[in-house]
Amino acid sequence: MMATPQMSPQSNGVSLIAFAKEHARPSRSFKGCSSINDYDILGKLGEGTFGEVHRAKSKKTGAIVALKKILMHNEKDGFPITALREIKLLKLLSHPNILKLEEMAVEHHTKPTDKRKRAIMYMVTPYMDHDLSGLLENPKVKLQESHIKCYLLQLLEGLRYLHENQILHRDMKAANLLINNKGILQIADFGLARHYDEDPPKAGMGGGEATRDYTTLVVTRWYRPPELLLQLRKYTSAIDLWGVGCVFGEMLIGKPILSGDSDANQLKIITDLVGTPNDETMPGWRLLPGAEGLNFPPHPSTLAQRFRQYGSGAISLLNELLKLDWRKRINAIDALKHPYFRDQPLPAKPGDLPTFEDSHELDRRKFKSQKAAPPPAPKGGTVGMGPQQGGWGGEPTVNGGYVNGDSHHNGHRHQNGSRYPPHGDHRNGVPPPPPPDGRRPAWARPRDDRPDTRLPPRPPVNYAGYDGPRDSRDERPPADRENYRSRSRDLDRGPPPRSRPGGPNVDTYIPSYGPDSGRRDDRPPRDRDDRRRRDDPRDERPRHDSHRDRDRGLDYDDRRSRRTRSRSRSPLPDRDRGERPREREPLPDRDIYRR
Ligand SMILES: Nc1ncnc2c1ncn2[C@@H]1O[C@H](COP(=O)(O)OP(=O)(O)OP(=O)(O)O)[C@@H](O)[C@H]1O
Repeated sequence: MMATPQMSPQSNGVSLIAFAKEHARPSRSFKGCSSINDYDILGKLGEGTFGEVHRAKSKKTGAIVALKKILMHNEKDGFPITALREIKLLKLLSHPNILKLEEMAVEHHTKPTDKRKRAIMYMVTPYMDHDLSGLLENPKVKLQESHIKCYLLQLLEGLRYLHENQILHRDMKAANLLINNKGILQIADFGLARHYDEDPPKAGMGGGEATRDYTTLVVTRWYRPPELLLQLRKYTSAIDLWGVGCVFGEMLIGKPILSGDSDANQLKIITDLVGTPNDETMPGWRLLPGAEGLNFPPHPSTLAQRFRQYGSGAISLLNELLKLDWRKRINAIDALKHPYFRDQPLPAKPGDLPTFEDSHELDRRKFKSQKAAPPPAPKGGTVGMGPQQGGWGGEPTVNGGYVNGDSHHNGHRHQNGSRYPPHGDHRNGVPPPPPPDGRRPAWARPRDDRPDTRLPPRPPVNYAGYDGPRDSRDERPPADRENYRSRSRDLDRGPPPRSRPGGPNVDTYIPSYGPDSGRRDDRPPRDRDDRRRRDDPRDERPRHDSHRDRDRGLDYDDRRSRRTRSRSRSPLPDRDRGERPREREPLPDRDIYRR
C-alpha cells in the first residue's frame, strides 16, 4: 500500500526520495524490461493518443496482457513525456482499482536499414475485457443499478487512494476506466496525471484548497468541471470528483450526460443541469479568468428533475459530485460513505457481476457497424479545439441527457486513430438516431435507441487560448493580453485560438522519485512550478498539439518547418515561447525526469 496522508512530502518536508521509498511497491512486482519477442501478439484492441494497444500472450507465463505501444510522433523529441509520466506513476501505484504496469517490453529494429531508428517501447498491463465507455455502448450489456453501485464504489476506492497519495488523475472519463470479467474496475491512462502539491483531502472537507497554480489544459471536455472551464488554476482533487459525477450519470442513462461541442457550450449545458453560478452556489466565480464577460441568465438546477427515475439516493450523490463550488464538492472519502450505497438495491459484489463480451474501441466499431456506416475519415480536424459552431446551443433531452452537435455522431472510433471527433462528421449527413426513451432507466431500455456519442477532444484547449492572464506570470505583450480579453467576451463567435506550444499552460511536471532526485527534492514546491519547466527546451508540447498535428496530416518535417517558421516570425523572446536554445544552457539528460 502507498503512503498515508501524513507521509506527504510537501506537507511535512520529507524528501521525495523518502517519499518514493515509502511508496515503492515491492520491486518484484515490476519486472523491468523484457523483449517484445516474449509475447505473441493476438490482435489490436485500440488506438489512443500514445499509440496502439494490442492484446498479447506472454510466452513465459501464458498470461494475457495488453501492450500499449508508445508512439514517437516526433522521433527527434525523444520519448514522450506523457508516456514517461504515466510509466513513472504506474510503477509507484499499487491498488486493486488502479491498472498495474507489469513491465515494459522493447522491440528493436532488426532490418539493417532501420538499425538507427529508436527502439519501440510497449507498456505491459494486465488485459482488461472492457473499457466502461465500450461497455456502455455494447447493445448486449444491461447494467443494473447494483452493478452501477459496484463499479462506482471501485472507482471511488481507486480515486481515494490516488488522492490520499496526492495524485491528480486529470482525465477521469468512462473510456479510461477498464473493467474485467471478474467485475473489477481499474483506473487507467495516467498520461495527464501528476503529483499534487497540496495536502490530501480530509473527510468532510471536500477537496480542500490549493495554493499553487496548475495547468488548466487537462480533462476531456465532457468531463471537465466548471472551475476548469472558467480557468481556475488553483484547482484541487475535486476536478476528478466532477468526472466521477459525469461517469455516474453516464452509467445511469447509458450515454455521456454533458457532451458539449465547445468549451462555451460545455459551460452552458453544465449550468442547464446544475443551475447557474451565483455567489452562493459558486462563490468567487466572477473573479475567475474565464468568467470575464460571462453572464448567465439565472436558472435553477434541473438535476433532480432529469434524474428523477433513479431515485433520491442517486440524485443526492449526483448533486454532491456535480457541485459547482469545487470547495464544497464531495471528496472520495465521503462519497464512499454516501447513503446511496446502503440503499436498496445494495451494490453487487464484483464476483457476482455478469460477464460480457469484450468491449474495446475496435469492438465498438463492430457494434456500430451493425447499425450504421462508419463516419467518413477526418479531413484534418483539430484535436483539442471544439467545432464551436454549436455555441451555446446544447439542448436537454427528455431523459436527462443532452443533444447537441456531438451527440449526433455515430460513436465510432475515428479513422484518425482517435476516440475524439474529427470535427465535421456530423456535417456529413450521418443522421441523428431516434430520440431515447426517457421514461425507463438505462438498464431497462433497448440500447439501440440511444443517441450515439463520441468523446470530445482531449486534451482540451481553453477557449481563451490562454489562462492566468492576471498574475505576474503574464509575460506576453500587452496587445496579446488584450486579445485574450476581447476573445473571452466573444466565446461563441468562432473557433478558439490554439494555445501556444510550451506556453504558460504547459504543465510538464512529473514527480521526481528517482534515486538522483535528491537535490531538487528539497527545494520548495514553488521552485518546481511551470515557469521553470516551460523554459526547458525539452518541454513537450501539450499532448493535443502533437496529436493535432498528426490529425491535420502534418508529418514531422511539416511540423518542424512550421515551428521554425513561427520561431523566426515570432516577436517574442525565446523565453516567452516556452523555448530556450539548447546551446545557451544545456540541461543534463536526466532533467527530463524532473519536470
Ligand atoms: N490493459 C488494457 N486491457 C484492455 N484494453 C486496454 C488496456 N489498456 C488500454 N486498452 C484499450 O485501448 C484503448 C486506448 O488505451 P489508453 O486510453 O490507455 O490509450 P491512450 O493513448 O492514453 O488513449 P487516449 O486517446 O484516451 O489518450 C482503451 O480505450 C482500451 O479500450
